[in-house]
Amino acid sequence: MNILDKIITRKKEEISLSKSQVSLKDLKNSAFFERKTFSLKDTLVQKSGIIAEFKRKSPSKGIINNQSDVLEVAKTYEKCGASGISILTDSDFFGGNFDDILKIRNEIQIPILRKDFMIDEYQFYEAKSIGADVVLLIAACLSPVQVQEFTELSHELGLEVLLEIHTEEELKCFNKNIDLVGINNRNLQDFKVDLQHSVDLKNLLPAGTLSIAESGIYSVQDYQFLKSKGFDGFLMGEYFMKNENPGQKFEEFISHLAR
Ligand SMILES: O=P(O)(O)OC[C@@H](O)[C@@H](O)c1c[nH]c2ccccc12
Repeated sequence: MNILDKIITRKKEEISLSKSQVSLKDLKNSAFFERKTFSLKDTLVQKSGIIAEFKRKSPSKGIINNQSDVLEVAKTYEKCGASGISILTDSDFFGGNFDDILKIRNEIQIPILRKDFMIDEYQFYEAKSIGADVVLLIAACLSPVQVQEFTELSHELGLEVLLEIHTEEELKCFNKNIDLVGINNRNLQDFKVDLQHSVDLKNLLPAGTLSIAESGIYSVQDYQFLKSKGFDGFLMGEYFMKNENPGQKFEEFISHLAR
């Protein structure tokens, strides 16, 4: 079984457990459910364009950072100009949890992307209830109809949608209601990173689509290359997280761009 199938199999078990413990009604009664969300479409153009990620581990890299404090890192990301913060909420494979979002929600004023494997309507209510603003839809694990339906539900809940694609084939999941398209530079099957592949794919998107280059951006040069090719946003995790102080690494990175 490939890694994505493994993750999805586990995710299905997790979701049915969550459903048995927390009802939809409970989710709707949560403190954050009625809050007005922040728009990543707005902050992407107003700020640096970088969506900085908090990620403890991953299937491709193993442990990345086990000691940093999510609140400290999130505050520094915000202070230094991040357009948004991506928080992995998958625990088994990425070491994340809902508390990471709950802890920072009231402390920062930029959008939070709930980064997880979204395959069931329930998870969108969950995302809203913990204070997320944006959800990730991964085309590799969804049908075009699911993407359409999940996008509608997200919008009803006031969440924006980032659709992640990696192949030309997955473009069939795109629809005009999608808020942002992320092109993953990393192949989720073999973890290879190829920036040019993403540039080629970006050129197939309808003009005016907000595009985000995701993963494997490891230097100012990588960033500048992708920016010069017209990407509007940049999702970066490991480059910051593999340091003892991810916030400081982000601050340094931003200061290099300003020069
Ligand atoms: O740590 P990196 O290489 O900078 O990548 C960040 C982000 O793009 C990556 O975590 C990611 C992109 N798409 C995903 C889907 C699921 C889990 C994780 C991801």
